[in-house]
Amino acid sequence: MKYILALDQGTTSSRAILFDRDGQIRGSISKELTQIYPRSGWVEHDPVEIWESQREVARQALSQAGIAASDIAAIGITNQRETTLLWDRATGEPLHNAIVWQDRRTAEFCDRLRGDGHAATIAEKTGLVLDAYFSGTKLRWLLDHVPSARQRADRGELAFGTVDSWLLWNLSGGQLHVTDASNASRTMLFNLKTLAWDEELLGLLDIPASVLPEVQPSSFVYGQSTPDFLGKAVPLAGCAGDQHAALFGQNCTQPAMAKNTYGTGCFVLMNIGEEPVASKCKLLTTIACSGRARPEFALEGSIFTAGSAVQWLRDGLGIIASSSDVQELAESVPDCGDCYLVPAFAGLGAPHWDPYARGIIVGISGGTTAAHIARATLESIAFQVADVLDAMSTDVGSPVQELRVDGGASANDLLMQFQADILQVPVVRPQVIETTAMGAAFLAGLAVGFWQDMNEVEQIWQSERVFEPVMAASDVEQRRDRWQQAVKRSQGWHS
Ligand SMILES: Nc1ncnc2c1ncn2[C@@H]1O[C@H](COP(=O)(O)OP(=O)(O)O)[C@@H](O)[C@H]1O
Ligand SMILES: O=P(O)(O)OC[C@H](O)CO
Repeated sequence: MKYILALDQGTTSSRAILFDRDGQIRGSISKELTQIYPRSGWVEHDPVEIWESQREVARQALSQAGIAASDIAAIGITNQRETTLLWDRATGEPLHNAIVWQDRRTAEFCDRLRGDGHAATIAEKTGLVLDAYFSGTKLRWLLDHVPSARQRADRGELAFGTVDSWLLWNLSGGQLHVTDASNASRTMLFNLKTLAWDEELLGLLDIPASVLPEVQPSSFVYGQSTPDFLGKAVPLAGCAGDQHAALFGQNCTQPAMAKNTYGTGCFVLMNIGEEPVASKCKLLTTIACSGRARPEFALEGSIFTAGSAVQWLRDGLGIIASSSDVQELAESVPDCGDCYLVPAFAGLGAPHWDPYARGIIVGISGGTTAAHIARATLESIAFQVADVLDAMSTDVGSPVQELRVDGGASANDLLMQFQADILQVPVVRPQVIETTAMGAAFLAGLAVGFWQDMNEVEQIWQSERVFEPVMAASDVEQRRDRWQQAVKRSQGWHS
């Protein structure tokens, strides 16, 4: 068998990518996913659309490449994390739209938990900062607000899952109710030390254990897809949250190696080895996939708005026709004209964790143009990443040596150069920037022996371009200082 099929269910799209043994992409299809905004700060997805779009792109990827199911050695899944679903075990019907990771509806409940002194316990057990971002409070909201959900959950009739579980359930025709440790680690219900669901946290959030999926390693044969999915049963052999998959796909398997994925948000992860060391700088401790039964750990800085700010330039302001046009517009001015945009559209994530921050543009003068705003938007992405990497360097006691990059917006050379300048370290872009899907493919391929071991997969990763810093240190300091002033002005706006 010649290929691994990676299913990458992201926030804005469902993708299917075929990898051959050399890690080359042999087929790729993507379909945009509808974003549902029922109220300010709420974000939902239609679970049926998630599944059907993923099924459609998988089938199309095979037919476009002229590949049969019998050529596929295994399927690897990777997904937007934290997004929370609840469905009926008997019928497979969702009880509600999926509540997306960006959704802030449980922010006040999180404030109450914080006020009652639970933040430290949650951080110690889960490695997470108490925030509406994670699945636990979203699941509680569903149980409390969907009519009769709690009674049905107590009777064992309901299944909770993140997007990976939902896909595995559907791919297996309802046979599998399972997740992997990386996705479990984002629920705020999973204990990083015992690597199991935590009874005390289930009690605190009033979540019945009956709704929870089984937790398995990320590189593991979970089961088989139903024959009708691709025409023949295929092993479901890899599963990881998209950022964990990207860290693995970037070969950041040694301590201190870091990557950033520039997608809807930005997610900076640094491998920290075998111990789940706690952050002192409001970063998350999370799972790093290892290709073995026992996971390793990573520090993570989650930035909620990055590429989606570029989408806002396109859809909200209408100053570009497509996301990739932002580079040309931004390059048409030599600098940002002292204009700073803080894209706190959904609050600020790491290292600020302010759900009440909102977006601002400061420094507008009569001479400010759409080009300055486009440039400030790109720069805001790099400034946010630099804030997170500063926190990481403080936590591990040494500065990062290089940053590996991937995700849709890493194609933007202006952004990558500015990132290297602001960080003052090289930014390394690999030949395959679909690193998330590649990580999922590696996990699945290792589980079924398509690739024999880590040495084999490590040979596959190749650098495409290294962006070296060229900006003077004094300029970096001045620019970052202005950025920090802008961030302060964005905070605590929404009440
Ligand atoms: N050339 C580009 N410059 C800047 N941003 C871009 C560019 N191409 C895509 N993007 C942004 O990257 C995001 C898409 O990246 P992707 O990795 O597909 O995201 P996700 O996995 O979060 O759905 C979009 O938000 C888009 O606006
Ligand atoms: O869909 P992405 O690639 O923006 O990733 C979303 C993250 O997993 C959210 O934590």
